[in-house]
Amino acid sequence: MLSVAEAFARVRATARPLPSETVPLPQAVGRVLAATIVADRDFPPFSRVAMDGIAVAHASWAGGQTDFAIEHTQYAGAPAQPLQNAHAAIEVMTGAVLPPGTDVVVRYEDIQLENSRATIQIPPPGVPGVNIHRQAADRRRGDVLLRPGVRLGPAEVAVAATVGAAAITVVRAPRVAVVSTGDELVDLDELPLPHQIRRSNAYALQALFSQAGAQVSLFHLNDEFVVLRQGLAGILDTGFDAVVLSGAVSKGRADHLPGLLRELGAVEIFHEVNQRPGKPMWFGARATGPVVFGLPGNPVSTFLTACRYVRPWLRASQRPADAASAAVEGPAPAILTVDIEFKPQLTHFVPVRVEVDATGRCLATPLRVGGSGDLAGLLGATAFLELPPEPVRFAAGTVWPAWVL
Ligand SMILES: Nc1nc2c(c(=O)[nH]1)N[C@H]1C(S)=C(S)[C@@H](COP(=O)(O)OP(=O)(O)OC[C@H]3O[C@@H](n4cnc5c(N)ncnc54)[C@H](O)[C@@H]3O)O[C@H]1N2
Ligand code: MOO
Repeated sequence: MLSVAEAFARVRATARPLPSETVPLPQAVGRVLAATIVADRDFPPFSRVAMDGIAVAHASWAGGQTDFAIEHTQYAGAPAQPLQNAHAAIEVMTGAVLPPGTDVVVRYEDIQLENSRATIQIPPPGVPGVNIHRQAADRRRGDVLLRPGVRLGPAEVAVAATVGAAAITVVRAPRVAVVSTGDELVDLDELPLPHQIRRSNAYALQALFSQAGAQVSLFHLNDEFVVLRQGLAGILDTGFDAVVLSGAVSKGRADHLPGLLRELGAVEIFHEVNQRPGKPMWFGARATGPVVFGLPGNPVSTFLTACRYVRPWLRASQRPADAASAAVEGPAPAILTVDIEFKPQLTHFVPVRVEVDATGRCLATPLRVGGSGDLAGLLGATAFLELPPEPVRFAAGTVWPAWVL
């Protein structure tokens, strides 16, 4: 049976960079940048007063002068008004342009002000420049600030705003259809009969993929073959980048999907992976159309296989072709805190809570999950460990790859 690494490599190989689009900056948060953002001015663009107080010539103060007549006040937002007399001072406000002729700012806390005169009450610093945010101290005009491939978080939005990027070129969000299947499933606004359950997987997948930058549409199809075929054919033709199905991929009499998908022109790339949970997973693609993930329906299986395969695929397809690095985010090493025994020769995905101890080590403690149907068992999980088919015993203190949930 296919290993997890081989299955993932086959999934990864189908991810193509999506085209870009231009959106207003406020809508760009969470999206992946597809352009280079360059500083249009120095950062800061002028020498900026960093404290409220007075600005003087350092040479005068260092020469022994402590008493200064105030010429005028320089407010933030006003054009710079230079110092006329090198032995005078200008009152300055944080954010103002540093008046030419001055090169040091003394805080209100360190002076006494009376009748338009200031007496400085602290000794002069050895060098000028104190309490001044010098022009170009942080970045120079023309410097590259953001490169293609960066996911735009609040800090990136601030930098884009400061260079006036009112509209910003980002990778188009992957369009994903999440399709739940099964006659036992009802939607949230319906009251389940005793033999029914609510379709939680669809909402788990929608949440996961939205967080990964996708635009998600939800569908539900019943198990009846004709309904399933018609519904699925329509979804496959609707222009989605990925179709993610949960359920009906195993060996049950109503598990029609693998056969039907083939019939509808989705070529099987694999069916079954050497893993638990999630062994019955199906993956395929249409020559001109979406990739199709058939995730096993048990909720923990659906969740973990979505994290292990679909989410990295979404991230890879949002990486611009000219992105600085071709790497896809991978797992981080974590230390197992208890002994685990797992006999089947399968890769074992183990939901864990990862905590950082006082020395900075990442400690992974397995949660009590009562099998792949126990979706409430995932509450409190922050990651899952990927334990290889061998050995049978995994000792406390050993280090394993952890995928963040
Ligand atoms: N004879 C065998 N039976 C099973 C095997 C096997 O190898 N041989 N594999 C088992 C494993 S492992 C899994 S996982 C499940 C996967 O089966 P399916 O993908 O066909 O999923 P279903 O049978 O449709 O559903 C399984 C389970 O999950 C519930 N479910 C499905 N969709 C949702 C949803 N959207 N929200 C909430 N819950 C959902 C469904 O009601 C079932 O209880 O097969 C084993 N059987
Ligand atoms: O693999 Mo199933 O996904 O164990 O429950």
